[in-house]
Amino acid sequence: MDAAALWQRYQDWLYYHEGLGFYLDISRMRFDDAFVAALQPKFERAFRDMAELEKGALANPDENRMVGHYWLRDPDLAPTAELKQDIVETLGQIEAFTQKVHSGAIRPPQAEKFTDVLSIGIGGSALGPQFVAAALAPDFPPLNLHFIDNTDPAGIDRVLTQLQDRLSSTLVITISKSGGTPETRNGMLEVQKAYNDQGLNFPQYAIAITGQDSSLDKLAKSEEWLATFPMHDWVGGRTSELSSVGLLPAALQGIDIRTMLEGAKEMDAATRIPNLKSNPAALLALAWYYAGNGRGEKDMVVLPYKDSLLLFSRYLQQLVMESLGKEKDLNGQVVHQGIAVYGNKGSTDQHAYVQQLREGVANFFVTFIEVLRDRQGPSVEVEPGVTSGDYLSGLLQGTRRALYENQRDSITVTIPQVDPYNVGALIALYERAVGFYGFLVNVNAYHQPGVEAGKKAAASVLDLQKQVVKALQQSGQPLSLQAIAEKAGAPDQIEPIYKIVRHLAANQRTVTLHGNPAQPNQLTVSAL
Ligand SMILES: O=P(O)(O)OC[C@H]1O[C@H](O)[C@H](O)[C@@H](O)[C@@H]1O
Repeated sequence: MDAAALWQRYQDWLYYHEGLGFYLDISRMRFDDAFVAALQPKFERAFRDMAELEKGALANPDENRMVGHYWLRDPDLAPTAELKQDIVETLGQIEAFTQKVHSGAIRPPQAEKFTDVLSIGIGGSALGPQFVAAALAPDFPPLNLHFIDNTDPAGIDRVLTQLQDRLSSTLVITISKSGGTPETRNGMLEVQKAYNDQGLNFPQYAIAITGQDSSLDKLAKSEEWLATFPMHDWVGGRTSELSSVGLLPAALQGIDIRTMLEGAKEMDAATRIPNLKSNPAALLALAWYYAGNGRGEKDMVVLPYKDSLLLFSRYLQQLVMESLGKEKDLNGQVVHQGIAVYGNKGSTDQHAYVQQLREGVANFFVTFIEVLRDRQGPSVEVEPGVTSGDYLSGLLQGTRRALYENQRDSITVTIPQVDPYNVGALIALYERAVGFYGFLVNVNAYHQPGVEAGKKAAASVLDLQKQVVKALQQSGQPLSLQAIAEKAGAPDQIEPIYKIVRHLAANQRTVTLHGNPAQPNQLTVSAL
């Protein structure tokens, strides 16, 4: 295609939303009209399915749940008056609580005000708050936000060491929809111990965001924690950023959450329009479908050209991959669906992996996220007539063009600036695009059965560890791995047992290993 034809294609496919100042350009995806026409019936169905979902259909059939994250930003759409009231009241509670924390009306026993917030959660209970904090927190927020999002002891130590002098003014938010995620529980128990070690009464610093009657909810209530906020059954973890999960941490950092919700509401309205060319989420889903042949054959590389959007790709990784990465479709057929997502930020990536994108294996499509406003205030000139922002903009254009010239497709999402309104809109855009794509490829985008298998396997390793330690203690003498396996009643589990004892030995716990590590089968193990 020559420059004039490309320019025409750009104009033909450009989507612009006036209220949001938002542009979507899918002109550099090489689909043709026949492809669009062939997908039209699937889109008609997807528009209908999406409308049903918003009305409260059980869109998550195997978990028997409604999917209602859209109602959070437009409570009038909630299917019952009760749900609407619940949404409105929760938002009011978040704002009232935040205001009291900021004013010092709610304060720690030994300080005038809370200075820091420590958020403990994982997956959907961490990624949204992390993304939004990086994107929107003011330079000097009223409370500084920290995260524990893993069961890595060294990671936990790092956060607690950094906070040790301010623990007495740190508010701890434990976030878990299920209230039973082990990593989150571990983080909470470790933090609780740190408070106890400093003679601080943990419940006076602790908040829970969790599902009603979950074990976390019960714990928080029985120990009389400072507050609990609900996480509704009809909000999935990966679509929970605009529920209390994301709104409370954001509000505490001084981020304007009402405006975030407004931006999402505006994008929801735009993505509700049952017409492909007038609907940016449908256009995104079309582009994804084209790129990967409706089978995720190409990876989605997300490149925001703005430092504050660095964590967007990590946030999208869960939203897209956990929603779409499914073994079976809704008819029970094995389909192994999904789209892999990765990314970092431009132009930084240009000095890292863009070499491969331009010349190497062509197994991806790029999504450029462009932000029109460079910065607040004027820019210096780094060359006559040229600013740093001009460079950033030029590098984006140049990379887009260079990729296209090498038959690498790209989408460009353009927002006017990074602010609560536009971040809310971006979140809503991708939530809806994932929903559409899920309907197009006929998968349940709202469950995650595959995650459970890994959790069960981890639990069985911990059970085995208990048996191993018991066998060693009872024996009183060094044992071979095989002997341990037999005594532990797990003769076919020698490799997992080897890994368990090696880990215990490395941490000077319970066991010592004797022999040559290069020949694991010859090792003997004794109880310490
Ligand atoms: O919020 P929680 O119940 O603790 O869940 C945290 C995460 O756990 C699992 O891994 C799920 O697959 C995720 O979707 C979820 O976001």
